[in-house]
Amino acid sequence: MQKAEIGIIGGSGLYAMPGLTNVREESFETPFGAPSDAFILGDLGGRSVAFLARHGRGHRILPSELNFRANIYAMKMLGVERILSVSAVGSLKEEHKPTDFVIPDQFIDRTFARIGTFFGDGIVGHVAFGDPVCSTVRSVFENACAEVGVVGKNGGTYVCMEGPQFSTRAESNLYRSWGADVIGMTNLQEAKLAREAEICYATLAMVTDYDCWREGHDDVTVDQVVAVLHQNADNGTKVVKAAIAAMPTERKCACADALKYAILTDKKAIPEAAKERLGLLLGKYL
Ligand SMILES: CSC[C@H]1O[C@H](OP(=O)(O)O)[C@H](O)[C@@H]1O
Ligand SMILES: Nc1ncnc2[nH]cnc12
Repeated sequence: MQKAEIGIIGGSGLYAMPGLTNVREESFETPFGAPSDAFILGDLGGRSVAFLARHGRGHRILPSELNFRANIYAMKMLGVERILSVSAVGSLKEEHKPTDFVIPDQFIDRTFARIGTFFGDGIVGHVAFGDPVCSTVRSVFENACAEVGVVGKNGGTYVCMEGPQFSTRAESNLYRSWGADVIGMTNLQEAKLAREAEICYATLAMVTDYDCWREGHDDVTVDQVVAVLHQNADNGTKVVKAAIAAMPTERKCACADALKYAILTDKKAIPEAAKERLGLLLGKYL
């Protein structure tokens, strides 16, 4: 299998990564099933990268239908150490305007129909998640936004909702009362699974709308989101490229050892099937 150092997950509006050289396509299965699409491997800014269209090329997969485990495990199989996620989000604060970028550092979970762990079926593990986003990758994104000349705010809380319908006004106002910054449908399970896979993860959240809370403004529609995304695709791509070129080669963050104290199950009690399924994650600890 081909290897890649940095993974990119492209969300709504980002189904390819322009500028890749030495491009190859890889399709493969994981112990958790098939990823959203083939991976597009190549070189960018002098680094080897693997691009995955989160919803598949042609946008065919609902947020609730995403096989998050397969997507993140596949990144691990490719040797990816850092994932740069790009996502469309609604703004929950006046100050986050459509076309701004936010780099969230916290999540609130409003999902209820998803699998968000590699553990289970005979093996129990609990990773720390107080700081769910890699601070190194966040800073790299922040600096890349400055370099490209776009607003990129480092920090903020991302509400992850189930969807696919957008929020009711009561929900949107509730999240605002909690002080949350942006809302989307995809990032939390990716962050959880990346942490369990000891992969650094951060999101460049592209604000596309004001959801439905803002008086005197139309409620969010897909048309609106897509129109802003088209405007933003260029900037998003430039930021990702700048971030990749500036990414430190060595990892000094805690993400790389997230499983060190996480596994509770007695080694002797872990079923062979679990060892096989999670070999790539657990190998160094068993
Ligand atoms: C197209 S609006 C709703 C859709 O957009 C976001 O997707 P992604 O995070 O993959 O960019 C949001 O999470 C919803 O899935
Ligand atoms: N308002 C919104 N709610 C949920 N996901 C979104 N993605 C883009 N805008 C969104």
